[in-house]
Amino acid sequence: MAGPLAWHRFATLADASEALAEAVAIRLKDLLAGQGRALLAVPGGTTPAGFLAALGQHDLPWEQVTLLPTDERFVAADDAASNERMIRAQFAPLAEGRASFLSFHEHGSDIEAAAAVLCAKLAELPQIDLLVSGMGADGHIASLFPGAEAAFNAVPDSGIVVARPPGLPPRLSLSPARLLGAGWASLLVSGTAKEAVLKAAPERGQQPLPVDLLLGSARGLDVYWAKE
Ligand SMILES: O=C1O[C@H](COP(=O)(O)O)[C@@H](O)[C@H](O)[C@H]1O
Repeated sequence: MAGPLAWHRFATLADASEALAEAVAIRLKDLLAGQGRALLAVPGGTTPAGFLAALGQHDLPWEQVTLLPTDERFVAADDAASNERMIRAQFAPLAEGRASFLSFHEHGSDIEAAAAVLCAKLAELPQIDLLVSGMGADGHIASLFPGAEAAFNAVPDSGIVVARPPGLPPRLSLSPARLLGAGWASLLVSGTAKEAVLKAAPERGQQPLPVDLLLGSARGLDVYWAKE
């Protein structure tokens, strides 16, 4: 059964980003007080830049926090398309070397081999504590794209999915099981088109989109939505 779905609605992406950064910082503070470390997954793409910048301004013992991307494009680390490149540019504690980062880059030039290396690294880590996901207008989350369900629902789950979206560089994505295993999950999106994708979930029936995994998560979901 799906857990509680909470909508937090804002006029601007800047407002939504500030509010989400505050919510994540509060949760990080509690986690660090209780377990001394925390694992935070953050999205790539264009939407999270303000959120990452705002989160980095919070006064926290960042050396106890490890970040990882929800997904990565299989490109060079300094490529303009790299999610890690964007995250490092926006999130000050990383640029300053205060927080740790699990990179999806530099695991060789063969994507399947790189996925195997990452799976092994993930297997050594605890479950993700906090997940901030993004979503594309087509309903993809991380790099789990509509139509590729056979690849990302593989059994047994290895934690990493290799995605080959048509016309785009291949990607490495956290698997549905990894994403849904997070202790707390949130989704940061803006615009009425993405809002419509979310609102239409109950009508999708037998043809769900990847984002429906989050919407139906037993642990619930906090949606941070901005009108523009
Ligand atoms: O390709 C990706 O797309 C989604 C959404 O990106 P946005 O630019 O529309 O915000 C993102 O969440 C994912 O991490 C990224 O690799």
